Amino acid sequence: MLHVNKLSFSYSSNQIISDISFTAEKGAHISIIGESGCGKSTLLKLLYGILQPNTGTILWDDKPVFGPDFKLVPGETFMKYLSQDFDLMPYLSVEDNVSQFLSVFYPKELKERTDELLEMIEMTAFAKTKVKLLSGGQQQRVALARVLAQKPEILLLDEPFSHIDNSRKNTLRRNLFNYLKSEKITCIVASHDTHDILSFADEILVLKDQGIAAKAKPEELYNHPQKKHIALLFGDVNLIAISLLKPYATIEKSILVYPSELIISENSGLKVWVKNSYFKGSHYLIESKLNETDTILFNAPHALEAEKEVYLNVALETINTRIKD
Ligand SMILES: Nc1ncnc2c1ncn2[C@@H]1O[C@H](COP(=O)(O)OP(=O)(O)OP(=O)(O)O)[C@@H](O)[C@H]1O
Repeated sequence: MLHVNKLSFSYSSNQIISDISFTAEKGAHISIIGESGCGKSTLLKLLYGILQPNTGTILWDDKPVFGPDFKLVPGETFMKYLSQDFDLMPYLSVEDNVSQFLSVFYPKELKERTDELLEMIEMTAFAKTKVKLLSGGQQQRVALARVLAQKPEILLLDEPFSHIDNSRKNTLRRNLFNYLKSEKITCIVASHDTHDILSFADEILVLKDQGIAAKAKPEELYNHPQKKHIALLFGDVNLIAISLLKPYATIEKSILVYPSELIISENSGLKVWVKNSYFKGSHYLIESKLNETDTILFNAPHALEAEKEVYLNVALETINTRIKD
């Protein structure tokens, strides 16, 4: 189990992390999210021991992680870190990069393990290709296999699919995270990608203002986001006064409503005027105006004509859930 206890860190006088504590069970998948610059990469570097905390401790079971003030070469054998620069050997082939840390005394295992990892990252066809000839996305996949070959107990990933195109990303994401689960490898992933986060994380940790703004299961965080800045990490969201949705309500409160939760109605509900329709593949995102200043975003199965008057409703169940938040 990973124990992070009262961790604080600053770059010179710029405090990035203050008094952060959390734990991660063996085999757990924790996603770290937050606005750009909130300190996600910094936290991963602290966990790996590349940066020296000002205060606080990091323990994996009972083994401490030492920062650079106490260790000449940063990094622990039980932990691997995949940063945004991939740390590959450009003049070696893909398979040599992956197998570099495997024992040559067991050639059969070395070949089997290398083949298995190349298959997972869908790079078998490139086994003999020199890494320097690969695209950025292909190099990122090789870097993933390379850290996995070292059989870490805990894996720290910083934006692991940032260079990989959508067609590959989905399969790779499933292959990788299912593999980590089956091998009981704990992973801590810094990511902006809501698909990584919602489908695979056991828990999401939201960083804001140097601390942890929330730590919860994906369903809990998505359905009960508490704050608009948290909901916004999953995409667009509206903040709507309940009195506008249900004129008979006496409660003076606004609730967060995702565009997918607004239902178009024929003639009753929140009246808005369509401004723009944006094609999203499975639906259109409609930008509309509630009045001069307030914008409401909702989904529709097809594009709507500009200036068209539309009525919107929210299911009572959604309103009741959000009121309690
Ligand atoms: N080496 C450094 N020296 C000084 N300040 C730094 C250094 N690295 C990062 N910072 C600052 O620390 C803050 C946190 O950076 P960090 O890269 O951890 O954020 P992040 O949440 O990972 O951002 P992003 O989502 O954009 O990758 C930022 O304000 C950044 O400018």
